[in-house]
Amino acid sequence: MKAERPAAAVDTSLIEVRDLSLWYGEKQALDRVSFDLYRTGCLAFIGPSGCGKTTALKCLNRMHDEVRDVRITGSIRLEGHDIHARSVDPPLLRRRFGWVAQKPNPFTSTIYENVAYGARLHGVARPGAELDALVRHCLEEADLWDEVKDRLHRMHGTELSGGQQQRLCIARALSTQPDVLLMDEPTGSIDPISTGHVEDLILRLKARMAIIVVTHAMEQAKRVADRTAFFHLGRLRELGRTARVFSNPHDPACAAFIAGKYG
Ligand SMILES: Nc1ncnc2c1ncn2[C@@H]1O[C@H](COP(=O)(O)OP(=O)(O)OP(=O)(O)O)[C@@H](O)[C@H]1O
Repeated sequence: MKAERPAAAVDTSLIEVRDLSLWYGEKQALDRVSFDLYRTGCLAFIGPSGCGKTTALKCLNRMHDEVRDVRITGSIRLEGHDIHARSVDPPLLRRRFGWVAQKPNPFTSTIYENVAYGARLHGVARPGAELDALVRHCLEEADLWDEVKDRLHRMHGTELSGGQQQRLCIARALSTQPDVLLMDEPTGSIDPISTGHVEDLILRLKARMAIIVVTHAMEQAKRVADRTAFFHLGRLRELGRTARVFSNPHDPACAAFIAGKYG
């Protein structure tokens, strides 16, 4: 795979993934994957079902730690430090990542508590005015504040509409003030209007943080991602600026996938 530099010279790497391989028992799911994640901007992971996109995403915040029979080789460096080093505290590492799943999964607690919980747990804000301000800020960033500000303490997150729930989950993901937002098909189970809302959020947030979005929607990758990575059978076969990957893919499997020849 040919490396390709980003357009903006100011981009610097926050994370460097090198020769990352992963096995679930006997089954190899990632095969020598390498890529850089810059401090800002959006990187899309595309590729056919089962090619390793979610697995690669989960490696970054060590979500496989608790999964039995998982073996990982290669390296992942965050600001130059090996995330698997003994000195790394996994909960502290995970705080630097926000996770947004395909299906909105708010806690069965109030809207306020959904956002406040992680911030309180990690000591990001002191209970009281500081926490209130953080909750408001996160809900504003997720473009949900105006819709919920009058019922923060009396409505459960699970009572919101699907699209609102997903924005609540984004607010929750932002509450620990992460450097990276990991989004695993974040619009895969919400309606088109809510999808537009979430895409607008990605466009806004990526100006100040790194975002990886796993998506099956090619048009979505084109709309939100600065760079796109194509996975196939556990290998990262192509990575480059989104416009170039879609207009002039170098890898034959990537070209066939984008042309809709398989999926
Ligand atoms: N916990 C697990 N145990 C065993 N095999 C797994 C596990 N999770 C994923 N796999 C397998 O690893 C491979 C990669 O899966 P992964 O979910 O990363 O792919 P994906 O590209 O995200 O797929 P999709 O687009 O369908 O979500 C698949 O063959 C999958 O069946």
